This record gives sequence, structure tokens and C-alpha cells, in this order.
Amino acid sequence: MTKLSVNINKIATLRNARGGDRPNVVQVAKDCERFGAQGITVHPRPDERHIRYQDVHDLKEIVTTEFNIEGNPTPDFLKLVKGVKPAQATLVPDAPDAITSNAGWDTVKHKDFLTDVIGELKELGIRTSIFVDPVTEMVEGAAAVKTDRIELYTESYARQYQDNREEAIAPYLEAARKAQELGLGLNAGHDLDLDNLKYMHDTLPGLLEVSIGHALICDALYYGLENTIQLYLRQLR
Ligand SMILES: CC(=O)[C@@H](O)[C@H](O)COP(=O)(O)O
Ligand SMILES: NCC(=O)COP(=O)(O)O
Repeated sequence: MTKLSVNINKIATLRNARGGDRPNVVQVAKDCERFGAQGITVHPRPDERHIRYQDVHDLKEIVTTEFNIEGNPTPDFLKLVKGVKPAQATLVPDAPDAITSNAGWDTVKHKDFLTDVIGELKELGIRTSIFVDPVTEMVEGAAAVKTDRIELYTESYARQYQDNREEAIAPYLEAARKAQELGLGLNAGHDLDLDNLKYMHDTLPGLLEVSIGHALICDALYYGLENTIQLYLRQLR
């Protein structure tokens, strides 16, 4: 079974536009769960342009499904994650000024750093996942740093999907097989949507979880949040 974790960053973006509390991030997380989401994902960024550190603490109190916190493991981020102890922490190597996540880890170059951080998080009972491009060497490097899971960065799949989905999925299939061979759990995310999700789900072996935010929240403007979550869940059957 592939779990759907709804990324609610964009709910916070909307809230922050007016500085008040509408929409309420905590209420939306509760509603996502009520409508069938099997997890809630947030990606607090250093400038807190969407999810704020306080949101993460507030969400920890109410999330009853799987809470996944993504981000670059800076000292501040690690302090937050260690205090909140989510079910899963996904480490993403994004620069502070990046508009959105735009690359996976070089797991070979950052082997020592990742090994240390992953060891510290796992000691606290937090499952770890690291964001990687679909490149065999990077998946092997992920296994070497002893992460529980990897999250495949799916932007290039999403971009190529309409032109040639077989070509688009090929490196992901190889990476997924390598992950299975090495005993790594498999997550995926970034730019997944109602068009491209089903084929990825049906093609990749052992896909445990997808985290989806941008497209899902956009779709909710047209279909409503409850219907939209149902539509996404249907792609994962
Ligand atoms: C890790 C990842 O893939 C990102 O998609 C992310 O979590 C979304 O971040 P933004 O909402 O800040 O673009
Ligand atoms: N890990 C990916 C994520 O949480 C959401 O990415 P996106 O759907 O907003 O591109």
C-alpha cells in the first residue's frame, strides 16, 4: 500500500498572505486526515515563508496519522525535529534561497554528515528518509549512511511524463529496484499530480509513501479538499 501524505505548506502560504489565521493550518491538517490522508507533511524553511516553527509544534499535538517533517538539517531544523519527534524526518539539501527543493543529496560527498545526523535521529526513534535523485550511486550512498528510507525527487519524472512516460520513469524504476535490493524503504515526491501519480504508483515496486502538496492544494480550489483527497487516494489503489 502506498500512503498519501498531504503537504500543507501551501495552506500556510495562503495564511501568511494576510498575517491572520485563515486558513487555519491545524484545522486543515485535521480535515485532511478526516478526508482520508494517511500522513501530513510540512517543510519549514529557514525564512518561515510558509510553515513556521510554531506550526510544527502545534501540528505535533493533533496529527494522528504519520507526521513527516522535511528540511535541510541545519542546527535549527535539527533542534526542531528532535524536540517534536515526528514519525519521519526527510532530509533535503535545499539552499536557504531556493524557491523550492531542486536537487537530491550527493550521498557520497556528504556521507559523514548524513551518517551522523541519521544516527542522531534514529536514536530518538525518528524514522529517516533522505531526498535523492534517481541515480544508482546515490541510492547506494543512501544505504551506506543507514537511512531507513529514501524519497525519490520526482520533478524530472513529472516534467517528462506527458512526452514519454516510459522514458520518464526508467531511472526511477532502476532506483526503486536498487532500493529494494539494498533494503531501503521507498518514498517519492515533488510535482506529483492527478495525471502522473497513477503510472508512478503502478510501475515502481515497493512505493511506501508519496507526499504531495502544490498540485493537490491547487486541485482543491476546484474540487474541494475532501473530493481532491479522494481523487488522489484513488490513484494509489
Ligand atoms: C522536498 C520536496 O520535494 C518539496 O517539494 C517540498 O517539500 C515542497 O516545498 P515547498 O512547498 O517549499 O515548495
Ligand atoms: N516531498 C514532496 C512534497 O512534500 C510535496 O511536493 P510538491 O507536491 O509540493 O511538489
